[in-house]
Amino acid sequence: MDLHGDRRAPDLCPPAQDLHDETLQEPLASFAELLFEESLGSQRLNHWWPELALEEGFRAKTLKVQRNGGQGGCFPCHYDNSGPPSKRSITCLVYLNPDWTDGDGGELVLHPFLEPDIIIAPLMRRAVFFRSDLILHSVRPSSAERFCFTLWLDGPTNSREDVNLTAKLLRSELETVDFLKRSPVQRSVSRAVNSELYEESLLACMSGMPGCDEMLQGHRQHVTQQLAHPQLGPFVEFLRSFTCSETVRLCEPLTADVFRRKQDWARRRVDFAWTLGSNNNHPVRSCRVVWKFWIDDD
Ligand SMILES: O=C(O)CCC(=O)C(=O)O
Ligand SMILES: [Fe+2]
Repeated sequence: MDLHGDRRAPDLCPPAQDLHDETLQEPLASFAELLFEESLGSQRLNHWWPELALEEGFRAKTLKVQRNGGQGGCFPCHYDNSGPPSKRSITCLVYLNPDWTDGDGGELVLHPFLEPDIIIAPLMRRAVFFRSDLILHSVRPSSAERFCFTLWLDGPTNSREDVNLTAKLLRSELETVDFLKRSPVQRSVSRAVNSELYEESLLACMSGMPGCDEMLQGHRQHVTQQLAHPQLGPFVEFLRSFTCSETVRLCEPLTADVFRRKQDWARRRVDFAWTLGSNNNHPVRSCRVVWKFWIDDD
């Protein structure tokens, strides 16, 4: 519940409650309802994108409500699914900040592998979906109180190919770059490829906090080791030549380039709004694609 670097949050936070524990479902009924609610759940996503093969039912779901007290709380770069034993497949974030304005910080930044960053303001009713094992992301320090609701859906992630960077992949070719953009195996080189990004976000979130120096040291050691490896080192350098400094900024709700998919969403008062990237037929499979929607006012 508390965010890294938020100095005031820990003593204000109630202890985490695990609603998979059935004895808690009655006293926390309204929250538990969300765990069983299927409108944003696996069934719906499986219906649209059967290739996701998400597990269904409340045991395959995790919910988190997060409060950031506004004293600089943030998240350094991470994948929500960084490898086994995690089963997280889809992350859904819903923001609950009616008064957020430019300058408050707390933006979510998506860092799709070797693609431009996407900066997303945590606007009220905005929701963001992405593949938990494909999208590196971070949250900028927030100087205003910030609420975020997270839903994680489990799926069949972390097969051997998702985890092991085999020697035959270490080819400095465009085809491999394209493959890594779409494969969770990118996680094994992400830290070295995005070394500065990790370091900057760690410093922004943790500077002066206990453990920061150790984390920084651990990060640098890992990167140095990979770069020194006779096959991996040159491969990482090759990938680094594709990193880009462009960003896409999403601070206002989109209107003009909205892609509406009314039939189903209208009934639920949810507007499917936008896709980014080239592979719109299979949005969830591609790390280039992020999609989001926000919910109508009443
Ligand atoms: O607060 C956010 O916007 C995202 C939080 C996050 O990345 C996480 O909980 O893993
Ligand atoms: Fe996350």
